[in-house]
Amino acid sequence: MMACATIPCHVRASFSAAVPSLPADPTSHKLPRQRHCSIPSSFSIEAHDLSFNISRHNKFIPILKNCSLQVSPGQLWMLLGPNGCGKSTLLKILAGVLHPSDGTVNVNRPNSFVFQNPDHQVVMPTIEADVAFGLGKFSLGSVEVRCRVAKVLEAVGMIEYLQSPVQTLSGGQKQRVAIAGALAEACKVLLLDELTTFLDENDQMGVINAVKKCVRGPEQVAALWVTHRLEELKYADDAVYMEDGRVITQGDIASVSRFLNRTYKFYT
Ligand SMILES: Nc1ncnc2c1ncn2[C@@H]1O[C@H](COP(=O)(O)OP(=O)(O)OP(=O)(O)O)[C@@H](O)[C@H]1O
Repeated sequence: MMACATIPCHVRASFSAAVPSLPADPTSHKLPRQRHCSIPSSFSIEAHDLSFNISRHNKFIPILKNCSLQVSPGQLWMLLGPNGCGKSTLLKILAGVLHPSDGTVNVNRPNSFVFQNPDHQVVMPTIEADVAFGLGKFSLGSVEVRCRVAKVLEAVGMIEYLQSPVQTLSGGQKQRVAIAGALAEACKVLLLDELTTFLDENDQMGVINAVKKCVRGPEQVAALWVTHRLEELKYADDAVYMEDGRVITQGDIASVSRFLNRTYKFYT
């Protein structure tokens, strides 16, 4: 693996977990123009002019400023930027966990959010039980559940661990189980927050390959992956780079890499 260049820099979900909502902007006297819209789109992930504001000590603080992006089905995008620039906030808005102050969001459902720390999302005693857990809300027979669990564990290269206790897995293996849980629910969009930060090279590649397989597969899953590891850029189709709540540049990997190398020589 290349040296880990870092930009100075987190449930499996059908995201029902308690992520604290930021307080609404008290200085705003108008309702948000639109939050999640349901207009059919050829994009799996679409955001236009998203803004997100909070108030701290009665002070208005813009966190996201007019952010736009569009990710097609079957594409993997990386989302980069320095610590605190708003990547996770953007991801949470796309997941529907936070509501934008302004702008429009259209993200195909079901979508799933996978956190940085797999211990927060892989919670059942065995791999099989964990992946089956999310299927409890559907009226599926036991054969169908077993079938789906096996299929998605195969897809993420974890089928041989079906009966393994969760505590015997590495961090990257747990991440792959979390992704399998999302896939079992037939998710169309994966929102991935710094999946590989704490992983060694082997686990990192396992997770990258699992995500690539999802987006390249017949289901045409779209993935938006927050990362600080520039060497992961090469596995993506496109990338977005943010700073201070704004999208600074976006496009194919070659052009975003050129931009980063030119503008931020210390990343290379
Ligand atoms: N619950 C919250 N309450 C108040 N401010 C918050 C909250 N969550 C995030 N922020 C602020 O919003 C800004 C963007 O945070 P965010 O976590 O989206 O950045 P990030 O780019 O994901 O950072 P990192 O790379 O460090 O994870 C930061 O200034 C942060 O302090």
